Amino acid sequence: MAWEFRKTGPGENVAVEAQTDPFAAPKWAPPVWHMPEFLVLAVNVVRVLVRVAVVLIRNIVPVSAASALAWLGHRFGWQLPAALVVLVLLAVGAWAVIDRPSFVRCIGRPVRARWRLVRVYRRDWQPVLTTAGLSRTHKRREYLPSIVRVCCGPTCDRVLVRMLKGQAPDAWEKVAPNLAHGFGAQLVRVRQGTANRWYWDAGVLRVRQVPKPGRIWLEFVRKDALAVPMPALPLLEASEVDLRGVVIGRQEDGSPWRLRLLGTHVLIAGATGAGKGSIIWSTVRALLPLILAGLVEVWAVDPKRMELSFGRALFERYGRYCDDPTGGMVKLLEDAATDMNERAAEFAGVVRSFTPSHRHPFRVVIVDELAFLTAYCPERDLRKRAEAALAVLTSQGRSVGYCVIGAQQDARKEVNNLRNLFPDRIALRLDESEQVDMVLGDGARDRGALADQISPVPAIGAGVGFVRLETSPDPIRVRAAFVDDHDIRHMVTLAVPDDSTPDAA
Ligand SMILES: Nc1ncnc2c1ncn2[C@@H]1O[C@H](COP(=O)(O)OP(=O)(O)OP(=O)(O)O)[C@@H](O)[C@H]1O
Repeated sequence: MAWEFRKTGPGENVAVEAQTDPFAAPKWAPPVWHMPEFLVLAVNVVRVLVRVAVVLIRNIVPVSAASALAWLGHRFGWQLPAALVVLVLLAVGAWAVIDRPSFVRCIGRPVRARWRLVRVYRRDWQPVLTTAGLSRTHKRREYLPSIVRVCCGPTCDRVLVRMLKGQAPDAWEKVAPNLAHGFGAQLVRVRQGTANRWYWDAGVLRVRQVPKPGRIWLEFVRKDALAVPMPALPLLEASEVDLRGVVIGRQEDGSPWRLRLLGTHVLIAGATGAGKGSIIWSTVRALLPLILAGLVEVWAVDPKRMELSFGRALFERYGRYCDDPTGGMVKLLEDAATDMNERAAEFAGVVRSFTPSHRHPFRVVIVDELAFLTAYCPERDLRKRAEAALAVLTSQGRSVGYCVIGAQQDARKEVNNLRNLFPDRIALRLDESEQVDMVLGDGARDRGALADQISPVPAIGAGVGFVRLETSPDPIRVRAAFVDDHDIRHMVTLAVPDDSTPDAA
């Protein structure tokens, strides 16, 4: 066997002397050093030993268990380790039956993560990344980003990746579809990478995730966690409702979707049939206990006379309702703005953070179709007045207990130039991809907010959308609970038992 060591860099070649033809052009080839065989052998032995040690350390638990069983079998015969294995399996089975959530958390998910690391991600890593253009070759050597960790959730895998030096997350965002196809996922989202930071808190060792440059999380969505509609959420006690986050649906990871109302305004954008109504009604439902307690009022502006008219009796009893296109709706907004100014004058220098009370209830102004008031209304004067009132409410109302929830079908600027006055925005199904960034802010679509790809089939996609939370630039996929006509009637009957309108029957 010939052992040789070649230098292969450009400029390191040498002329090959052995030429039979004296007139032939000189031939160039890499210089070759012949190495002693024992040295090559020693290097390879050390390499193998290091690899074996790494594998043993990485799999320390199964390796230790297998070694202990082997030693017991050798010392006392095979019956003892066999009995131990059966006992452990029985104990694990009992754990799985008795406390499934903790079993899934401690055993199921880590085992599944390990399995998917080996069978899916490590196996296909090199070919998929090379095809997607995420590896680099330098001096004939291929450099690949490496997998740090894999975590499995119920519907998606998260893979923590150490990028190549000089790579940035947007290089991965651009090839997200390639990665999804390559690893058999429905879609891939790229998130800021994190690292664990351990710290002492009152004598307890805690861990928190801190952003880590050079790393990214790849979220491989295996199946749509929000594909099944969610029924209306149960009504809570008034003391359980938190205006800093009322629960109106669920997030993709299965946790509750909390919509902040206190100290903000919310814009809901979605094409027709996208499910704006379910967000509005889930919010009203979540607020109902506080509405009945007199601590929250809903003022409803209903240009379409469809969605909110179901709850007319409720709004009229505990707040206000208007669907008058000839000026009534604008008057309602102006009244809200006037009251808000009076509150601001009363609170000035006295109240710093708003707490709802019977005298000053938290007021939620819901406008079902903003564009009707700001763009489509035929009377210019009314449009201007509506815009002015909305601008006052959204720019100054947050700190004095006002929250405007506006819904609109069209996200374009010409239709609603007050968009930026709504700090919290929800993008439901949108007709065009450009509208996603208009609603959620620049780069939201690249970061995975594919609102234009939400299914138009109501059972699958209605009420599904993307939100951006204050704490992170990454959009979160959510679905609102579906409050159907029956639920609305039930809410109205609860709130207005003596109501005799046909809807309340
Ligand atoms: N969260 C949801 N889960 C399941 N289905 C829903 C949900 N929200 C709405 N739907 C279904 O989608 C249909 C359309 O919803 P909705 O009327 O709320 O849409 P919209 O965005 O308000 O439309 P438009 O702008 O035309 O009024 C509803 O009739 C209902 O069947």
